[in-house]
Amino acid sequence: MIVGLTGGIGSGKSTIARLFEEYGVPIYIADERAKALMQSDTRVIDAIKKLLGESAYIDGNLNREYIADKIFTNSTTRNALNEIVHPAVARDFKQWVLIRDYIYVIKEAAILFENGGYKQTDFNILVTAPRDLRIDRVRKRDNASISQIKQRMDAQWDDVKKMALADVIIENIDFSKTKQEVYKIHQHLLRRFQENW
Ligand SMILES: Nc1ncnc2c1ncn2[C@@H]1O[C@H](COP(=O)(O)OP(=O)(O)OP(=O)(O)O)[C@@H](O)[C@H]1O
Repeated sequence: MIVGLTGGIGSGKSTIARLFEEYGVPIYIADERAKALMQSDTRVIDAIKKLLGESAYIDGNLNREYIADKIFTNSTTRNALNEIVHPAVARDFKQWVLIRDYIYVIKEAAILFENGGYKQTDFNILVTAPRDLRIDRVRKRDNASISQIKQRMDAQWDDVKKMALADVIIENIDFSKTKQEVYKIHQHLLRRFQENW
């Protein structure tokens, strides 16, 4: 069974994925795999160069700054890039999931609802936190400017829209409470999916 784990920038998805991992749940990190495929899958590379120009790569390496600048200022380009990368990630995930030997797996993705990825999952967890707290976390983590962070936030759906599609919401403010929530959800998922195992 496939569990989607999503949330806006700085909400704490990766932190929460690591908590599930401690219980032995296999985790697929879609954003990391997307970056890897953008670097290694020739079909993806060719399509990106066609969309963004040769400058998207420098000496065969992804030009992250150039790409970020293009996609966060133009939603049409962002959607076009997603349409290139999303099918490649979906194929990669299909291969990955085949050899996982556990009652359920987690697919962690920043944009699970925005790109329809949630239609392939059996259960969806949404991580939320107040906007100012998220900005503060990302500022500390990435040394990014507030305007850069806000630009990235505005490229994602707001929480209210995501809540409608989530099966459960983790409000990730107090870490010890989050840990308790993760334990409860994990137990729930084991019970719920055991019979399909
Ligand atoms: N409950 C918490 N209390 C304190 N710090 C936290 C908490 N949850 C996450 N953090 C910190 O906030 C930062 C952002 O968390 P994390 O990287 O897990 O978010 P994310 O949702 O995966 O973000 P992104 O979409 O940008 O990758 C990290 O530095 C993390 O250690």
